[in-house]
Amino acid sequence: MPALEHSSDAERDSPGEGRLRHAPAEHPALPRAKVGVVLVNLGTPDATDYWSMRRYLGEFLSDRRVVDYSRWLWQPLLQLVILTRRPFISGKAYRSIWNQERDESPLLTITREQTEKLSERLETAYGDQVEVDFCMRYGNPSTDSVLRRLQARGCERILFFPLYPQYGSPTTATANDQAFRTLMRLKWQPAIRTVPAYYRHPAYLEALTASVREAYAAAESTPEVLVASYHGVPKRYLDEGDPYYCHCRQTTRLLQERLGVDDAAIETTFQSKFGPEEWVGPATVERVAELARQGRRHIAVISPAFSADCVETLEEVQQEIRDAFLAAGGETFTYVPCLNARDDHVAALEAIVRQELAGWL
Ligand SMILES: C=CC1=C(C)c2cc3[nH]c(cc4nc(cc5[nH]c(cc1n2)c(C)c5CCC(=O)O)C(CCC(=O)O)=C4C)c(C)c3C=C
Ligand SMILES: [Fe+2]
Ligand SMILES: [Fe+2]
Repeated sequence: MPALEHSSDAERDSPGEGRLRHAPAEHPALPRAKVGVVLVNLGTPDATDYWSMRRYLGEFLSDRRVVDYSRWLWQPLLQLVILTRRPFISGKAYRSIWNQERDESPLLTITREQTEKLSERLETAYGDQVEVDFCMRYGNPSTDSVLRRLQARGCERILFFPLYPQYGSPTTATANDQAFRTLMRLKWQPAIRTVPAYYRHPAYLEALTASVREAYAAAESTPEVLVASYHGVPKRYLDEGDPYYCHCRQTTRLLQERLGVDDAAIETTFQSKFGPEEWVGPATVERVAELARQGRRHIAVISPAFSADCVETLEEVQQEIRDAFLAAGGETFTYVPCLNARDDHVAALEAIVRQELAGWL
């Protein structure tokens, strides 16, 4: 009988009320229920050739959380125009930053490293009660495959952790949507919790602040301005209730407070504009050139919306945006790397996970 074979945690583990008194002797031994923790990032192409790029960008840009135009208008434009050209342009950008050793994108390499380090820490705290894994919203490893694998390993509860410090509908919301799409297809769903935005978590802010201090200490010339460059979104998303822009502004303010610098020494900008619509601004590429024209010779750029270095930081910030600053008369451009697998970052992720697991372990 399915009801007996699929015995619940309470029935297996606790004596007394929850136990099935009439369970047959041959009742199969089930593994002890565990808690799964899944780190989630945006995704990445499997390779940089035209078709791999087209498949990846097609999945990404067909997501209505990312581009929310009517399907009837957007799909012909996407399939017939954008996806004939963009895979070449983006493929070139990805090739310039590709991890040749592992033949994968840096975002994938770094996310795996974050997962391994977090897993070690959680194993120390909880032993084998917790399984840690990672997945991507687009491309591989897919959200569906990872959630199913964790469930097969006995995770009846899953903490789903989108690695975006600031909530954004094109990032956090679509990652969560994808997890729930898997749950919609399961007869026996695991219980699931999603981790909220963590841009104001003290441990995240401490790691961010330490990363700036370290980069400044190592810089050739002390930066006069720190440009906090976030991935942009269409301005309309903000008008329609997405708090992303406000979370970004607050992140800069909280970072400024911790660094103890005045308003002239730190700014918020937005990068990676896509399409003709108005996006939130100012645009990083324009602002850094303006700073150079205004006589700032030494600047630093940090990208607090990215938990791992990726094409948007390694190519766009460190190549395009740096070139724009230098071409306009700037002299030294200090890039503050993403928090990646730094110990203080993984410690912050652990602190957030422990907080969100309350009552589960
Ligand atoms: C088309 C609109 C886009 C919106 C809106 C958007 C929001 C958004 N994205 C991130 C984080 C990342 N984006 C990355 C790549 C990337 N983003 C877009 C488009 C939008 N993003 C494209 C087309 C691409 C692919 C690269 C390119 O062709 O330019 C990545 C990097 C992935 C990697 O593998 O390296 C990240 C991370 C945030 C935080 C955000 C706003 C909430
Ligand atoms: Fe993006
Ligand atoms: Fe970009």
